[in-house]
Amino acid sequence: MNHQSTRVCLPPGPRLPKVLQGLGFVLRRQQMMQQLQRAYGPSFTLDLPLHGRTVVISEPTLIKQLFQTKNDIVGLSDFNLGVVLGSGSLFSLDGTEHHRRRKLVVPPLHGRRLQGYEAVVEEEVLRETATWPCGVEFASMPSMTRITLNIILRTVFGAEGTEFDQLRKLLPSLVELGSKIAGIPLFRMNLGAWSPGGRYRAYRRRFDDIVDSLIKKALAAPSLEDRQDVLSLLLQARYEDGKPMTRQHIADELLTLLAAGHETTATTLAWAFERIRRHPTVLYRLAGEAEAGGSELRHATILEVQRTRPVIDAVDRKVKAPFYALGDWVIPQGHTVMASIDLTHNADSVFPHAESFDPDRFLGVNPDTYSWVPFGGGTRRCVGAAFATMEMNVVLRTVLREFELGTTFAPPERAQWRGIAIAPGDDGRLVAHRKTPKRAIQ
Ligand code: HEM
Repeated sequence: MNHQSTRVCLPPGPRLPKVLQGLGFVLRRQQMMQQLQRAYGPSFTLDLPLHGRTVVISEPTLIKQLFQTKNDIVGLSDFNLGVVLGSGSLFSLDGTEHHRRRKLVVPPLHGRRLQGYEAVVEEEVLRETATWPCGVEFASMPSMTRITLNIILRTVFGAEGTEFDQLRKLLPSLVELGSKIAGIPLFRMNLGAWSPGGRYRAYRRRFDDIVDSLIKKALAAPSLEDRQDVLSLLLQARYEDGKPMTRQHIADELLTLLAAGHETTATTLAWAFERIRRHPTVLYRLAGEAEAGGSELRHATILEVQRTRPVIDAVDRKVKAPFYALGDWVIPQGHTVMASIDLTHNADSVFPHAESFDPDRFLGVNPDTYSWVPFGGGTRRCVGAAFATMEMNVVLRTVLREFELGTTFAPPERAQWRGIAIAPGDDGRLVAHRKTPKRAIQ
């Protein structure tokens, strides 16, 4: 593009002061974005504190172009979890470094490796559901959070015994505090032991010590090659130049996989229960399918839950080149481009009758890569997408096999932002009646 002759051309947007736009974005994000889409169309420009000028897009053609654009033109947004996860986290890396790291992290989370993790998922579901009250309504979210945390600790960290118990206690507080201070530079500063930044550093030191002890144990194991956990695979992985990942980078990456992977999956599962309880026919068919050993409708239901209730509602990129031509728009360097997952998934032009929860729309159909985007896309697409899908499938399969779930006429639970993910406001209330006798789990 000729820079001299380039004219900036941004989609229209509200003229409210930046602070007010920011307040709306933090407090009533979903409603604000939907109103702006109605007022300005599928693309509009916001001016937000910290993000700056932000072009929001929601048409699959533009999302496709964004996700296919080279990294030196649009890259990592400044506003990401990397600031609290460490310089060795995938969230902190861009360009060649990011590409090299993904080549090491993706294989342990894909393909046949995942089948090996299914038994762990089923075991954790049976252990947790053994405590479920029979026929009494309860919140599914805390239960799903315990399940997904244990799964990641066992399959990713390879933790057991003392380290497993220590991490189970430490990680929820560490991740919660990290997500709260990530967006506020002042809070991240170490202003003493009681300041948020100081407390985060203390948690992080404890985390690094535990990971250090896990690494020592894995390296001392008689057969590191036979271990299946992601930590052991990362210890053996080599970059193209033959170098291993440093211990600090391994610790950063494990924390990243946990922070990005456990709450998002737990929240999607809580939404799944929230949705299917309000759609008795779908629930009835799912239960029949699980008993008969099928999976097609369950798979379609997971896709539809993620379409109608995406737990991450947008992904950001920052313009690195002097100008970026995206469709008809010309966006200057330093601006943010935000692909709105929520607006795309809820557009009738993209998904007919988008409002309705209809898993049949995905029966036997693979969703389009640039219309169905709960895992983002392009070079930064979620590395845990296949892992999360396997997890959600096995959790739902096991619950549907073991329990009869109660339906409800209650209105839908409202979406509520919880720092990382957008969760059902009442934590996905559930009523379950056991169909089969409890199974003993060690
Ligand atoms: C339903 C569950 C999940 C959802 C909805 C989800 C969603 C996302 C989204 C939207 C992104 C940003 C993608 C982009 O910028 O284009 C992302 C990135 C990421 N996710 Fe997930 N995720 C889930 C589960 C997981 C799991 C289970 C793991 C790990 C085991 C994981 C690890 C990551 C990592 C490491 C990144 C950063 C990738 C990079 O920057 O290259 N996620 N995820």
